[in-house]
Amino acid sequence: MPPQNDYFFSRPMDMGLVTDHALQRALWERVFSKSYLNVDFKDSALLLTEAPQTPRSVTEKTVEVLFEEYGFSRVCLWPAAALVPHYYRKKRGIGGENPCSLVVDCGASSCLAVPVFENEMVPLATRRLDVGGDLLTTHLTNVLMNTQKEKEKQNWLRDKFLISEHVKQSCCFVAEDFVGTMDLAKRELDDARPSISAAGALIHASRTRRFATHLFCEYVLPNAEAGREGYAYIPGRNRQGIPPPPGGPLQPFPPTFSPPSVDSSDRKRKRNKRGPVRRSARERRRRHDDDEEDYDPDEDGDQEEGCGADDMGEESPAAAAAKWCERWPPPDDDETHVLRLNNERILIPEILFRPSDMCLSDKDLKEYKIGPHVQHQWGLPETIQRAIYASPPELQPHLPACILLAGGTTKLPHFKQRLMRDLRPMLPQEWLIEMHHCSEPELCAWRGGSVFATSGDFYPNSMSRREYFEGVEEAKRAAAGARGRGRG
Ligand SMILES: Nc1ncnc2c1ncn2[C@@H]1O[C@H](COP(=O)(O)OP(=O)(O)OP(=O)(O)O)[C@@H](O)[C@H]1O
Repeated sequence: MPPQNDYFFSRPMDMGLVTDHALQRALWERVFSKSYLNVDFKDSALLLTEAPQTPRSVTEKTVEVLFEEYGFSRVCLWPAAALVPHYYRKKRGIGGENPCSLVVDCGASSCLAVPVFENEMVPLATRRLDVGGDLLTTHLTNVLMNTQKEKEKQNWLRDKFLISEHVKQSCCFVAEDFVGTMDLAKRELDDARPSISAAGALIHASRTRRFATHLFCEYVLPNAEAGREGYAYIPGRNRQGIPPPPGGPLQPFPPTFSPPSVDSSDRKRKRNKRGPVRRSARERRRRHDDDEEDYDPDEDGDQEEGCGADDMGEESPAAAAAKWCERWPPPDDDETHVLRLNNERILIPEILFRPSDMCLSDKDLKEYKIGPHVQHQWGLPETIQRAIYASPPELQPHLPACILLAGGTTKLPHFKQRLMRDLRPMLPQEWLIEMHHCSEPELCAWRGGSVFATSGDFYPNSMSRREYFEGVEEAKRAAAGARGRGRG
């Protein structure tokens, strides 16, 4: 869905718990309806995910609605994180003989570190960081509202969560070395200073400086009249007539991205060197079938192939470049339609690693709908470390050997590398750390669920309609007996 300015959305859940029952019910009605899944409730079993340590009363209420209002024949409520190993282990053959895995699920509302032993969560060892993709997006919106001085741009961003989501997904990335990257950006700015004073004019100076850092990028806001989506744009390259990164502006791109060569002979030479079997980054993303190799979002920067003839048929690179430029033209001089980002690109994802760096006022906390504790939490690497040390000692060394990443927020480029870099010194040197990622981490739990639902484990862990109603009758009889005894 293009992030046009009139769309809005809301979620029925927060932190994995249903907060808007009416909306949740409306969603179920639609999904189960004839026009979607056309569910025959009497003959259907349902696997529904829930957050770890969901209060019992919430689970019971959900089961009641599913049996009494919809009439499913069988229902199983299972934590989403416990489904992730089913996908990685059974479909991807990851983990080998090691019965332990540590699922790191970074979604919209939070990040969870969940130790799993033989496909079951280790009780009481789950740790949660109350920072998720939604908080990053809200914070990005706020930061941009402050950095983009023009009133018109601020109006654009206000209440347009989807646009900020898109800005985050197309421009932000995790810095592998945060301090080093910030230092470099500062040095680049300092180096640009002499040319600024030479240029004289203030406006020219500020522009020159903006382009000076390798972090600088522009986001062209969507244009409903022209029917154009918003897109990220790296100036300098595009101003030389070089098109945006492969896969279009929807793909995040790291700053190491290098422009494609327009010399076709050079391109052919490079392609031959790499060999014909290597697939393009775009094609790899499209292929999310079972034998898919470990996905690394940083490969999105594989400019040479992604923008090459693989994607463009037999077109010449120059023609392909022209096509890209036509679809995602360089921003014109109309500054009101361009957001300018600099170190925000790394500052926002950095919150996952150092929530305490986010300086929020009481007003911000209210607006973000979060408590003050969020700023005083440990970062994601410490959250993982604490989950490991909260597990039984005999499992601890085996958990980091199979860390499984899930959830859309892990798609931020360089996420895996940074997590690895931070986690390594926190655990004993002799412990092996292996992290696995896939191309669509937001679908891991769903895919694991499809494996689980068709396995022999599903039936023993689910409840049938008959069992439910027998339980209800028994509870009623027990309650009536207790009342009778009370009167007697
Ligand atoms: N390419 C991307 N780069 C950065 N963030 C992304 C990307 N794609 C998706 N996200 C973020 O991932 C989040 C959604 O992930 P996911 O679908 O796993 O969450 P969820 O399961 O709905 O949430 P929760 O786990 O809190 O219930 C959103 O915040 C979204 O902005």
